[in-house]
Amino acid sequence: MPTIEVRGLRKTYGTTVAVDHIDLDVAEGEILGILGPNGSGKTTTVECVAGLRRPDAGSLRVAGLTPGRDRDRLNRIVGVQLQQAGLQAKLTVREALELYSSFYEHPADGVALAERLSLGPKLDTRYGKLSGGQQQRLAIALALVGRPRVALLDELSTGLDPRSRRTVWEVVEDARAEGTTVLLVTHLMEEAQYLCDRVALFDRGRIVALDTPEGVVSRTRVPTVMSFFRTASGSASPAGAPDTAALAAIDGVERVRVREDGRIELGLTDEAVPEVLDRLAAEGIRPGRLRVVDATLDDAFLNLTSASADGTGAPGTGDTTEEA
Ligand SMILES: Nc1ncnc2c1ncn2[C@@H]1O[C@H](COP(=O)(O)OP(=O)(O)OP(=O)(O)O)[C@@H](O)[C@H]1O
Repeated sequence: MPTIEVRGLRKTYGTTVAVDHIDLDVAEGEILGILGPNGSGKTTTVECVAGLRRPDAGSLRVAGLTPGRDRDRLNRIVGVQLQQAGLQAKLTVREALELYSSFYEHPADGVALAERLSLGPKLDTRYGKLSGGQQQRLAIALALVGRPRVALLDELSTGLDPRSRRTVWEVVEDARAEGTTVLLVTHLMEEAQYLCDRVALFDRGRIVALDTPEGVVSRTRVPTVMSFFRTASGSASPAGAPDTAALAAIDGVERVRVREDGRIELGLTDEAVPEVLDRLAAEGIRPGRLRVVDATLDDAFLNLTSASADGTGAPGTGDTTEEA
C-alpha cells in the first residue's frame, strides 16, 4: 500500500479550480517531487495531504490515516514545511526545535540537526531575527526533527544559496535513508533531478506527467537541444535575424526559439541535427559556439506545461520568446 494515496482530488477557491482529478501515490521511502508553473495547484495539493485544507472531492490517505479527520495522529507522524512557517517571532531556534520534538515519539537530536544546517550559532536567536535563508533552514529542521514517517516540504530550498541547498538535499536524503517518505514541491529542476525518484508535473490543476525525471524528459518529443549563435561564414559577427521558420520546417525539429542573448535554440530529434547543419551550411551560416545536448527536465517542463504563469497559456507552448 502506498504511504500517500491521493485519489480524484479536487479543490476550489470560489470560482477558481485549484486542482482537479489529481491521482497520486507515493511509495514508502520514496521522494516524489511536484513541479509546475505558478498557480498550478502544487501547494494546494500538499496542504490537502497535510490536512490543512479540506478537499471538495476525492480521497486522501497518509500512512493509513485520513488527513483532516485523524489530525492528532497525523501530526505525530508527519513533518510539514510550508512556504510560510507561521512561527512566533519571539521563539528561539532552540525553543522551536524543542517544541517540535515534543510532538513526536522518537525525535532526532535537534541541536545536531540545527548544526548540520548551519544554525548552531543561532540556537538562542529569536525566529523573527533570523535571515530569510535561516528561517527557511529552520523550517526544514522543524519538519524533519521528529524523524517523521512522512515529510511534506513546500519549496524546499527556494532562496537558499548553493551550499545550503546541497546540505538540505543531503539532510533530506538522510531522512529518506531512515525511512521517511517525502513529498516535496520544487521549482528547481536540478533539485528534482538530484533528489526525486519520481516527479509529478502539474499544469493548471492537473498532472500532465508522472514518471522518473528521466522518464519525464524522454516524454518530450525533443530528446536533443541544439543551440548556436548565427554568424556569417568566415565572420565572427552576428549575421542578422535568423530565419527560424525555415529551421522549424525541417523534419524532426519541434521547437525553435531565439533566446534573449541571441542564441538560437532548437528542440529536435537526433536525426534532425545533421539536417539542420546542412541547411545552415547551404545558407552560408556558420553556427557559432554550437552546443548539442540532451534535453533536461527544464526542457520537459517548458514543453509540457503552459506558457504563462497561473495557467492562462496553451499547453505545449512553453516559451515566451519568439517561437516558430
Ligand atoms: N487561499 C486561496 N484563496 C483563493 N485562491 C487561492 C488560494 N490559494 C490558492 N489559490 C489559487 O489556487 C490556484 C492554485 O494555487 P497554488 O498555491 O496551489 O499553486 P502553486 O502551484 O503552489 O503556485 P506557486 O508555484 O505560485 O506556489 C491559483 O490560481 C491560486 O491563485
